[in-house]
Amino acid sequence: RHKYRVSREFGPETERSFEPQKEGPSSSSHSVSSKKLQMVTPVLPKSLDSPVQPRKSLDSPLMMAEQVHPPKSQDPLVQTVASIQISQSPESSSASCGSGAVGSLDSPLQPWKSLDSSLMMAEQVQQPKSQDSLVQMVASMQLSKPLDSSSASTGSGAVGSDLGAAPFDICMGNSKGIFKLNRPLHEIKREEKRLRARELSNSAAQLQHLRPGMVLLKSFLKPDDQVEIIKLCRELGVGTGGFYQPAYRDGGKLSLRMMCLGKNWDPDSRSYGDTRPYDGAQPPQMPQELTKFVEEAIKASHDFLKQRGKGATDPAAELPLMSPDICIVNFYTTGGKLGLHKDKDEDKSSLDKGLPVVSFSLGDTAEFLYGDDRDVDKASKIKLESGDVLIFGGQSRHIFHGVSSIAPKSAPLWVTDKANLRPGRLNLTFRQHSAPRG
Ligand SMILES: O=C(O)CCC(=O)C(=O)O
Ligand SMILES: [Fe+2]
Repeated sequence: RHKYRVSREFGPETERSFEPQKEGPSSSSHSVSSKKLQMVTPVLPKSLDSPVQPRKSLDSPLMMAEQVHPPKSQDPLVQTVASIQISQSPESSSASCGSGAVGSLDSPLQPWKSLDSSLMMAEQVQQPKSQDSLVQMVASMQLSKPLDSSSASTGSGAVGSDLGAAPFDICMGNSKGIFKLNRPLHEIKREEKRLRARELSNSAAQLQHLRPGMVLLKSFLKPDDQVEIIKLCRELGVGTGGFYQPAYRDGGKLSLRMMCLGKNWDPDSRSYGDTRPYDGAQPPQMPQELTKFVEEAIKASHDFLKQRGKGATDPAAELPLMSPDICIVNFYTTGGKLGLHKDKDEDKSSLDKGLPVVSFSLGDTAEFLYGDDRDVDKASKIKLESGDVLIFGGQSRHIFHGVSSIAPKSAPLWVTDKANLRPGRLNLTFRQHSAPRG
């Protein structure tokens, strides 16, 4: 189906960009405009009137394939490692802080490759060559949590760079203070004051019409909602079907942790399925709480478009209604990136109708790129800060988009303090797999 490859970058190991796009440019004929209309809706839905304040930055897209350490089948020692890995699967529910599996997550930013013609540029793959490194692998597995073997039916094409690793916890441990940042009290107070001042002002939310079918709702998610969403993702993320680091058969890894809700989306085959090839796990169901936020966001966009068009146009014609049944949840560490790509693996009925993608950003700020071509230089850039909701559907459903960088330490303090989110960015993109008939 799709000829693109999502290259999502995570961690310092490798880099990937997308496969060459065999198809032509996006169906949207609108050129990317850097001009943004900023309007404040007079009548804001409840969740709009509390401003959130983030601070962040943006980036450009490339798929950075990390090095994977794929066990080489002909090596008996590696086979042993592989079989140990396969016999383990993530333990369910309430893991606290991920144990050893996350040590290098916040390591140095990766070199950012600019996509020339949209190839996935795999950098060197470091295969474990020495016995020492294998021993290290085994040792680190032994340190990880015991895993339930029920979902270990790894399909033949299963890929994933961390099969058998401890569940990835997007939140920092409460008990071990190792990840806890101790904010000076005066800093926290200052931020709270700023937040209160914002809440009092009327300019809480800004709705930006980026291009036909594309709307950015700044600070749409209230602080408490953000904390709720983070906690929900954290809980699901450490359970069965939770966060993992996807990889390709050829060894490239996505530079992020991913979890799917509703249906699994597999980056290697670029298709949806009921279970994921990585470990055979079924994705968690889509929580109702999330659906509610998505519907509110679309409704707010419609109100905004109506107001903008002075009621002359039907907002649903520009941005169709959507009832999400799938969600891809990505966690980017501060070195994370995602190459320019189109979201086009949903059912044709959904794509043809332009049912929108609704994207929530939480934690650190991302530089988000979008445009009609897979060309970083031509792409428009926006900042996606904690609480922002971006919607692209209708004529913009087929835009190229990606994340070029994550701004370190840009998350609002209350996100890190209240939700204990680990440094990095949580992103949820909601979609509807098939459009209803008629
Ligand atoms: O992280 C983002 O903002 C974009 C994610 C995305 O494009 C995807 O998951 O397909
Ligand atoms: Fe996408």
